[in-house]
Amino acid sequence: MISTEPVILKLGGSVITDKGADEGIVREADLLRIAKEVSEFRGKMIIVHGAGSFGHTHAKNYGLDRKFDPEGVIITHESVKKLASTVVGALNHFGVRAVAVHPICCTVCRNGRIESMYLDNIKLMLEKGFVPVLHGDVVMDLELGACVLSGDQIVPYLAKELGITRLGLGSAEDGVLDKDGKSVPEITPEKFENFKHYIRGSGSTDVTGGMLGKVQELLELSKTSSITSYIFNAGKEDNVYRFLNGESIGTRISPDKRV
Ligand SMILES: Nc1ncnc2c1ncn2[C@@H]1O[C@H](COP(=O)(O)OP(=O)(O)OP(=O)(O)O)[C@@H](O)[C@H]1O
Ligand SMILES: C=C(C)CCOP(=O)(O)O
Repeated sequence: MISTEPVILKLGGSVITDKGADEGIVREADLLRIAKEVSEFRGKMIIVHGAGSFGHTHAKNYGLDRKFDPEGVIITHESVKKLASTVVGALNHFGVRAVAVHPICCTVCRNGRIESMYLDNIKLMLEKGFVPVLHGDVVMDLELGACVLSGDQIVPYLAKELGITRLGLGSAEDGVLDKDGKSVPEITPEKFENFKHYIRGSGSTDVTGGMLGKVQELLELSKTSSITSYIFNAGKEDNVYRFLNGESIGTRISPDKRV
C-alpha cells in the first residue's frame, strides 16, 4: 500500500558533490543513481539537498558563518542555486516532477534559526503531485542580516510544520559512527551523552556542523515531538530507495523511552 503521508529526504552534499573540492563539483554518477532510485518511489516526498562544495567553500571564504557580507551572500546563493538546478534536472530526467524551492525566497531566520517559512506553495505542490526540492542556502536574518541555513535545519522544521513523521538525512557514512567506526543503531537524548565525544564536524570544508549538527537538529526534534528520524548512507546503492520505502537503515534518532 502506498502511504499518503509524504516522506522528507535530505541528500547530503558529501554524496552528490565532491565536498573535498575547492569549487563546485557534482558527483554525477551518484546523483543519477539516486535520482533513479527516487523515481522508483511511488509516494509523495520533499527532497532537501545539501550544499557540498557548491556552498560551504564560498560561505567559509566570505566568513558568512560569522559576519554579513552581501557579495558573499550572492555568490554563495548563486552557487547553491546552480547545484539545485542540476539536482532538479537529474530528478526530472527520470520523470520525478521536481520543482526547486529556494529557501532564500521563502524563509526568514533570527540568529540562524528559522523564524518563518512560506509553506502554502509546498503544500499545493505535494497535493498536485510535484516534488518540492529545497536546499541548504543563505537566507535573510532579522538579527544578522543574512545567515547560512543548513538543509539539516530545514528537514525537521518542515516535518514539524507539515506534520510529517518520516524523515531522513542521507550522508556519506553508514549513519552515526562510534569510536570503532561502527554504525550506532539508535541515539536518544539520554543516550547522546555516551556518544557525543565521537560525533564531530565534517571532514571537509563545512560551516554547518557536520555530523554533530545533524544529530543535534534531529535530537531537538525528538525532544519536542514523538518523531523518530534517520541518518543513513545515501552513497550506497539502493539505500535511498529502501529508506523511501520505509526500511529502518543507519542510525535512528528517537525520543527517550517513557517508563
Ligand atoms: N561520529 C561520526 N559518524 C559519522 N560521521 C562523522 C562523525 N563525526 C564526524 N563525522 C563527519 O561528518 C560528515 C557528515 O557531515 P557533512 O555535513 O559533511 O555531510 P553532508 O550532510 O553529506 O554534507 P552537506 O552539509 O554538504 O549536505 C561525515 O562525512 C564525517 O566526515
Ligand atoms: C553552505 C550553505 C550555503 C548551506 C549549507 O547547507 P547544508 O549543506 O545542508 O548544511
